[in-house]
Order: sequence, then structure tokens, then C-alpha cells
Amino acid sequence: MSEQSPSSSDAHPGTSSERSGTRRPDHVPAAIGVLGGGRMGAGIAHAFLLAGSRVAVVERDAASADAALQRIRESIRRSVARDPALNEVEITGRLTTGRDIAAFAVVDLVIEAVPEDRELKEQALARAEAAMPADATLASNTSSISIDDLAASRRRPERFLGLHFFNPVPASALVEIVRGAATDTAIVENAAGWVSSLGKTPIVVTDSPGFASSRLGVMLGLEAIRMLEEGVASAVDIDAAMTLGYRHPMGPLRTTDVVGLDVRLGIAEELERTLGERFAPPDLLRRMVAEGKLGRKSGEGFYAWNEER
Ligand SMILES: CC(=O)CC(=O)SCCNC(=O)CCNC(=O)[C@H](O)C(C)(C)COP(=O)(O)OP(=O)(O)OC[C@H]1O[C@@H](n2cnc3c(N)ncnc32)[C@H](O)[C@@H]1OP(=O)(O)O
Ligand SMILES: NC(=O)C1=CN([C@@H]2O[C@H](COP(=O)(O)OP(=O)(O)OC[C@H]3O[C@@H](n4cnc5c(N)ncnc54)[C@H](OP(=O)(O)O)[C@@H]3O)[C@@H](O)[C@H]2O)C=CC1
Repeated sequence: MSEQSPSSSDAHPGTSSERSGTRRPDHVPAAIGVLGGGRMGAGIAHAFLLAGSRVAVVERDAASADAALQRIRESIRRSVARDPALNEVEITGRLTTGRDIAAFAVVDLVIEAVPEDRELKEQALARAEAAMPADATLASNTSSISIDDLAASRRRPERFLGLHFFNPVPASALVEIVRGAATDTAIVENAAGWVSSLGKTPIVVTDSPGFASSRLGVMLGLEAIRMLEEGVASAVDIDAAMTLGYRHPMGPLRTTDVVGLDVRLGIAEELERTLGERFAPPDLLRRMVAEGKLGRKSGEGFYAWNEER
């Protein structure tokens, strides 16, 4: 029996007859699965719910599943507060959260969003593909791990790709589609249509370390941390150099707080391995992660965060 609990109705994430047999570009998937309902998984769930999909979020235990449910509900409430035309009950009625992977039995798409760790991702992807329909698409939200590496142990590498969403998902206009050597062109085109149906812009990137986004963004973040370590300027002033001087919406240290220092460390380690020493994580970053200073989610990073997390 499924341990997946509907959020506010008996809604199940789709039946095979309800799933989109013919997948058209710019057409929202009828049902998706999200594996890992943390910061990004919750944001991805929110985006597809608002577009009209049924969404099943699978977490590793009941407590995490409940936390994911609260996260997504809060995000939906924020959207409803901005747009009263949205029907909160109807939207949350299409959401289930739980720990039973059987919830992926009737989805068009599964997006893996577990932490940035190769071993964890391999295990999560293997679990997902054993549970999902053979004709569904499997995607990873990885920030830096090679899609070709992850594809090597996939059952259907031609239906596997990277779908890299950005944080915060509700406010981000971009999704980076990472095409592996084995990914079918039709799968890439279909995914681009789904991204468009979310009101976001897809860019298609050939698999390479850090893709188009993380390779640049992480370099800026790591250099800012090294500058802070060297006493070049305060965190506030380093960030001001980029917000006021370069008109970035946020400085690289505040962005690192928003992303999560642990997440940035995981990405830097992966890029150091694949691209070399220039991505070596600064000692300060390692130290802060070891001390539990993870940024906004822990309440402290380069800044103090008293706001709602
Ligand atoms: C690590 C990786 O692999 C990749 C990454 O993601 S790296 C990180 C990339 N992200 C960045 O660099 C962030 C850059 N910063 C920004 O874009 C902006 O500073 C910011 C969006 C974070 C905040 O900007 P802001 O103007 O204060 O936005 P804010 O008013 O809070 O929200 C913007 C919109 O998103 C909506 N929104 C934001 N968070 C939301 C949430 N959790 N739920 C629902 N809606 C939300 C708001 O309602 C608002 O919508 P409207 O414009 O329709 O009113
Ligand atoms: N943070 C960011 O700005 C961005 C991150 N990413 C990428 O997205 C992915 C997730 O990052 P993020 O959302 O920040 O991380 P979080 O730590 O916020 O979320 C990860 C979630 O996965 C859950 N989880 C862990 N193991 C499993 C498992 N075996 N099965 C199911 N769920 C599991 C965790 O549960 P629990 O809480 O119980 O540990 C947690 O809820 C990473 O690959 C990251 O690189 C991509 C873009 C931006």
C-alpha cells in the first residue's frame, strides 16, 4: 500500500490513461514525480503545480515528506497571495508527498533533486527508474555532475537528461537543459516544451563540467570567498561591488548563502575533480560548512538570516 499522502484531497498523480500519450511541445506534463523535496525539489514541485500538473514528491522518510509538504504549501500560499485568481485548494489537491516510490508508477517525468553527491544521486536515479513507466523521461537537477557519467548506469540513457532549475525557482526565468551524448533529440525538444509551459526559458547545453551556469557562477562565488579570507573587503562591500558595480541582483556571497554553503561546497569539489585546482574550495568555505553555517537555511552564513527560511 502506498504511504503517499495526498495534501488536501485523494488526488493521485495521474493514471496511465490520463498521462499525455502524445507529448507535444509547450504542453504541460499531466503528472510528474520529484525525488527529494528540499529547497529545489519543493520549488520544482511548485512550478509544475502552478502549470497544472499532478505532482508526487518522494522523500526519504515521513518527517522529510511532511517538511516538503509544508514548504510547497507555503510557496503556493505566497503565489496565491500575489494572484488571487489562483485556487489554492485545487492546486494543492494535485500534490502528494510521501516516501513510497510507487507514487512514480504513472508519471510522464521524474526529476531527481537529492543532495549534490554522486553516490546519493546514483541510488536515487536507480530507485526512480525502477518505479517509473518505461516511456517516461528521467531528469537530474544536478548543478555539476556529468549527465554522461550518470547516464552510464541508466536503464534508458536515451530518455535521461539534466533539467537544471535555479534558486529561487518561483522567481527564476531559466532552466538549463543538459543534453547527454545518449539523450534523444525528441526528449530534449519535449523537455524544452515542458519548460516553456512553466513560463521559463530553456537553454540547451552539451554535457560538460558545471554546464553553462555553475561553471561561471561558482567561480565568482569561490573567488569572493577567497577575497573575504584575504581581507580584501567586507562581505557587504564585496557584494556591493557586484550589485552596484555590475548590476547583479545579488552579490556572490549573499547568493552563496541563498544557495547553501554545503551545496556550493559539493559543486566546488565536483568541479575541482573535473576541471582542476582553480575550483578548489577555499578553507573558509570548508570551515563554515563544518561549523553548520550553511547560509539562509541554517540562519547563518556570510550574513545573519532572521527571515523566514
Ligand atoms: C546552485 C545552482 O545550481 C544554480 C543556482 O540556482 S545559483 C543561484 C541563482 N540565483 C541567484 O543568483 C539569485 C539572484 N537573485 C535574485 O534573482 C533576486 O535577488 C531574488 C529573486 C532572490 C529576490 O528578488 P526580489 O525582487 O526581492 O524578489 P521577491 O519579491 O522576493 O520575489 C520575486 C518573485 O518571485 C516570487 N517568489 C519568490 N519566492 C517565492 C516562493 N518561495 N514562492 C512563491 N513565489 C515566490 C515572488 O512572489 C515574486 O513574484 P512577483 O514578481 O510576481 O511579485
Ligand atoms: N540550492 C540551490 O541553490 C540549487 C541546488 N541545485 C541542486 O539541486 C539538488 C538539491 O539541492 P537542494 O534542494 O539545495 O538540497 P536540499 O538539501 O535542500 O534538499 C535535498 C532533499 O533531498 C532529500 N533526500 C536526501 N536523500 C534522499 C533520498 N535518498 N531520497 C529522497 N530524498 C532524499 C533531503 O531530505 P532530508 O531533509 O531528510 O535530508 C532533502 O529534502 C542538488 O543536486 C543541488 O546541486 C540546483 C540548483 C540550485
